[in-house]
Amino acid sequence: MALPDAFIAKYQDLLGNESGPFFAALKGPVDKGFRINPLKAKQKPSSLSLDEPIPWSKQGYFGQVSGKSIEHTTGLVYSQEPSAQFVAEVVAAKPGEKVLDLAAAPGGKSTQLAGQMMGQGLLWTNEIFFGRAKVLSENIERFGVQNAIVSSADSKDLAKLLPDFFDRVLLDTPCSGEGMFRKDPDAISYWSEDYPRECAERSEEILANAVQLVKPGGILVYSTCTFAPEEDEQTIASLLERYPDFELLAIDKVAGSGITDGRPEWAGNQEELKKTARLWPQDLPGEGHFVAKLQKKADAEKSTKTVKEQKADHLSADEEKLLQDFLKETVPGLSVDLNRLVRFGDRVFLLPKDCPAFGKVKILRAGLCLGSFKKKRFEPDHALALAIQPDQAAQVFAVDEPSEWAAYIHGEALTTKADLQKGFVLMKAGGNGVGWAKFVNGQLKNFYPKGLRH
Ligand SMILES: C[S@@+](CC[C@H](N)C(=O)[O-])C[C@H]1O[C@@H](n2cnc3c(N)ncnc32)[C@H](O)[C@@H]1O
Repeated sequence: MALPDAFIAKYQDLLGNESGPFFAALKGPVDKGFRINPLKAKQKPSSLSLDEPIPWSKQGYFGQVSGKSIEHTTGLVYSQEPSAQFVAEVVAAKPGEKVLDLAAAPGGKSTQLAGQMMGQGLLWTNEIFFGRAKVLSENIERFGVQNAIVSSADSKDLAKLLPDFFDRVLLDTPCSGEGMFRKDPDAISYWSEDYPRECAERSEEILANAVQLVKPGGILVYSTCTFAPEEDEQTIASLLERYPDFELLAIDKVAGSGITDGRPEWAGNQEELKKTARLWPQDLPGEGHFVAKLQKKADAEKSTKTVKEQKADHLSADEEKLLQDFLKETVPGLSVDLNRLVRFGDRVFLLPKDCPAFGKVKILRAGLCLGSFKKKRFEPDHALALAIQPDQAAQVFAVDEPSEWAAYIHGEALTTKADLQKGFVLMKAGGNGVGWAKFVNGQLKNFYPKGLRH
């Protein structure tokens, strides 16, 4: 699709001599990338090359992943374009922290943050549109994340519920998407001369809520995938003016990577704006991005509201016994604090530690889904197969042989002479869990979810 004339004129004017290489890069090929999941037991993919690391992403590599591969299906890799991988590196979440990803679907940055946190602390990941939040929740599951709350809420409701709560907040804002023109030409059809200004106004509204969610001394990262100064430097200049409790922090641009400073000259000449980062396709192998990192002053005034802890649900004595027996027989290596369980219908979730109360916010996933009560038994959830390390399961069966892999992922039962006891078996491929089967009379009955079979 051809670039709009008004877009061409705008960037000729802004970029001057640089506009030639910029427009040439927009006609060039799209750079592909993926990340390795540090939460998985075995981290060496067998069908992907790790020869070309992405300089600005600790777990990132150039290359293309098939959505049907063992690596993708087991959550060992997440397919994500190279520039997008810089954003979570700037957030730099630490194990044990409370981290919020406010506009998170489909989950590229959230899964990267989960990898940084290594299962410790709380990752609250939110998407306003429910349908997109479901995709986010599936990606969190596939990645094997145990400490994430997945919600679908407006940012203003989260700001009311969790004021001054988070150590780090990421707003990867809905933007005009100019940086994705090459990857997703449909984005060009949404564009008009006024679109960046309209998107900037929406981002300012979301930011007004985001600033309330950061605790004093905490970090706010704002990112876009657009070149538009209205949504980038100008939005940050206006944020600094509106919220004097926030100051810009310098971003490490990774010497030699091609990542460059923000452009103060496009937003009132505040030198400070050089601390922000731009990723241009003419400067590096990736799409267009902008990132700003801010800190709320440690002495900023705090909300008087206290955030309550989410109450756990009590199980009946019979249910507790069913669950304990299940854990002992199926996942003896998993330690479960029975005081941190919540129920959503028949499903039982293990909450992250110190999880705040959900209030009226719509929750799709509340930590690790262990499984569900069925009449007189407890059945493991698919999420559990992806989140545990294979050596935590009592019984494991590898489906690496291509015909067995194809049969399992297609939903078929497998026949085996393996020495297995009657009960649930963790199926693994490439060294990582992929789903459950139930062993009965020499047959592995398939528990791979119907909606995921291929
Ligand atoms: C750039 S995308 C997020 C991409 C995601 N961070 C990732 O890495 O996979 C922005 C998201 O913001 C959501 N969004 C749209 N309007 C919003 C609003 N008013 N408040 C919060 N999020 C919104 C979009 O649905 C979209 O999923």
